[in-house]
This record gives sequence, C-alpha cells and structure tokens, in this order.
Amino acid sequence: MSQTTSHRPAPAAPDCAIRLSGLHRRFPGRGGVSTKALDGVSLDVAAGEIFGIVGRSGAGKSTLIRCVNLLERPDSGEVFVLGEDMLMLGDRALRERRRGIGMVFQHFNLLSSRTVADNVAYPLEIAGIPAAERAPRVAEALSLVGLSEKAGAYPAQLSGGQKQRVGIARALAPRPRILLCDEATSALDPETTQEILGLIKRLRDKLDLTVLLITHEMAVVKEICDQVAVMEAGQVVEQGRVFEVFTRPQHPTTRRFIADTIGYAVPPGTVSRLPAARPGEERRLLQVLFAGPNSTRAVISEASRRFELDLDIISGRIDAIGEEPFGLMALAAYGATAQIDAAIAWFGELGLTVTPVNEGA
Ligand SMILES: Nc1ncnc2c1ncn2[C@@H]1O[C@H](COP(=O)(O)OP(=O)(O)OP(=O)(O)O)[C@@H](O)[C@H]1O
Repeated sequence: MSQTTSHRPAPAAPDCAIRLSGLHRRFPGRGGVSTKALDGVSLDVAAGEIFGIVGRSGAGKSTLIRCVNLLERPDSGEVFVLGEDMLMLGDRALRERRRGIGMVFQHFNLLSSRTVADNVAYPLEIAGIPAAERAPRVAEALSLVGLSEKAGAYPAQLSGGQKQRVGIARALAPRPRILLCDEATSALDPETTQEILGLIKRLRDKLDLTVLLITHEMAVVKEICDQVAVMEAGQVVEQGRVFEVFTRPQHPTTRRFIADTIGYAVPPGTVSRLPAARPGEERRLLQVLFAGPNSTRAVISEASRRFELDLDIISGRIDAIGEEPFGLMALAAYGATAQIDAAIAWFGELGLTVTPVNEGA
C-alpha cells in the first residue's frame, strides 16, 4: 500500500454477507447530553445464517439494524454488505442495493387503503418495475408466505399473523438476498409467533437468505437463530453460536436473558419443604445447566463424594436448542460453605453452568 492511500479495512470474506465494524452512533439528547446508541459495535453475519441481536429496550438494536441498509448512518465505522462498502455508495447505487435487503417491521407498516397484492407490489412500483412484471412477482411472494387467496383482501380484514405474512411477502417481492427483521414477532401472540418464526426459517432455507433479526426475547433466538449477539448500552457484550451462548453464557446480561427464557424458577412451595441445614453447615440452591458429554447423574454423585455434600435434586428437565439437547436441574446443596464453593468451581471446570437460586424465588 502506498503512503498516500488512506487505510480502509479489508472487504468482508466471500461467505460473510454482512460485516459491521467499529460502528459508533450518537444522538443529541436533553440538556446537551448525547446518547451513545452504538458504541463500537462489530459483527460478521455469514451468508445463509439467521443471526439474532438481543437486548433490552434502548440497547441500540434498532439503530444497529438500520445501519445495515443505511437508513441510519453511523458516525464512524464500516458497513459491508455482500462484500460492498455501503458507505462509499452514491444515492442511486444505495437505492439500488437496498432492494437486495428486505425489511420486516414489528407493526407491519401496511398501507390500509391498498389490497394485500398492492401492498406487496409497492416496493416494485417504487423500483420502477413495469406492471406486467410486477404481477408474477407479487403472486410468487404471496405464494411463498401461503397467502395467495388473500391477494384481494385489505389489511383490516386480516389477523396479525396474516398481516405479518404480507409484510414478509412485501419484503421478498424484490427478491432480496438479505432479510432484516425488526422485532417481527413482538406484536404477535405466542402461537402466531411460532408460526412466523417457522416461516422465516423455511424461507431462509428455500431462498438461501441471510437473516439478521433484532428482538428483546431470547426465546426467539432459541427458536430460530444460528448465532446471537447480546447488546447492552450500545455495545455487544457477548456473541457466538446460540447453543454455546445458552449453555455457557459469560456475561451477566446474557445470564439474565437466558434465565428469563429457559425458566430458572424453582417450582413453587419446593423451598419451604426442604430440610434446614445442619448446624455449622449451609443450604444453597443451585441451578445447573448440563450440555455435552458429562452425564448428569454421574456428575452429581461424584460431586457429592468429592466434596462431602448432600445434593438433592429438586427439579430437572431436558430441553433442546435446534437439534442439540441440554439439561437444566435445580439442586439443594447441603454442606460446609467452602465445600459448596469448591463443588461449584469443579462443575465449572467440567463445562457446566451453575447459577445460585434465590431462596425466595
Ligand atoms: N433518532 C433518535 N434521536 C435521539 N435518540 C435516539 C434516536 N434513536 C435512538 N435514540 C436513542 O438511542 C438509544 C438506542 O436506541 P435504539 O432504538 O437503537 O434501541 P433498541 O435496543 O432498538 O430499543 P427499542 O427496543 O426500545 O427500540 C436509546 O437511548 C434511544 O433513546
């Protein structure tokens, strides 16, 4: 590289559909104090992957997803989509590239005065595609979401799930390679949420889409994502393969999200029925997350022997993320405080995740 060439990072690898690096975005706030919506966010989304970004309200998720198609421009950082530096594009080229990036919204954003078919045709009209070409594209998109028979209906005549199907069909009509989903299921009931998530997954498989979705629900991530990034205060605090993040969460925020999702609560009334600790000993309630090769029973009996503890199993269940099973168990540990601490450390060495349970829970 010559001395005079300004430094630009290497473009994304061919299998990387979206590369965001070092994104910063501030918004002016009240009293001259600005908000750091994005504070140095970097992530790579591989082609064909469903990548979830999870975080509480205000974490910066919407700002981040809107940076992918530059509806929001970062103050600094790099945005590569399908190997192309989005920030280097002129207005016309950017409008063109945006057609390859479909977007699905929480509140569907349908035009109430247009029929379902005309809503789906809308982005094609904007793109200047002639009417004769639009009709088959609309039919194709509606068929993909299973709503062909509703082509002539108006949004007010549809259920929430059907409205979101129209929203998805509209996003698919320009035949994008990337789909951005902004809380796409947050306005839907649990059953319809499952239906829409299943649809998104099938569409990814069928159309070889790359999907970037944002959500405040870890259950959505557990259901369909391959990878996840956890955001807090404008930063990614943890990211990785969904199974890894669920079974070996590192950051306290991730642990809280997971606890809310897979239910760390001990069954009601259980604690009051447990025997008290003997004098000089402690009773501690623990949640243990098992994944991988270590068998639950062998680990618990071994820990009991090694650390001279009584370990009572008070609840347990098996769950799965994708095809991979994991076990979640609540234990009451009785013994000397130092021995309980040592057992927890040993569980950790075996790759199990141990979380203390609040006795009042
Ligand atoms: N246009 C804006 N003007 C001023 N502040 C903004 C703007 N957009 C976002 N913010 C602020 O930036 C921070 C991140 O907002 P953002 O909407 O990206 O978070 P989020 O994780 O998507 O939250 P939510 O789920 O509530 O939408 C928040 O503090 C928000 O108030």
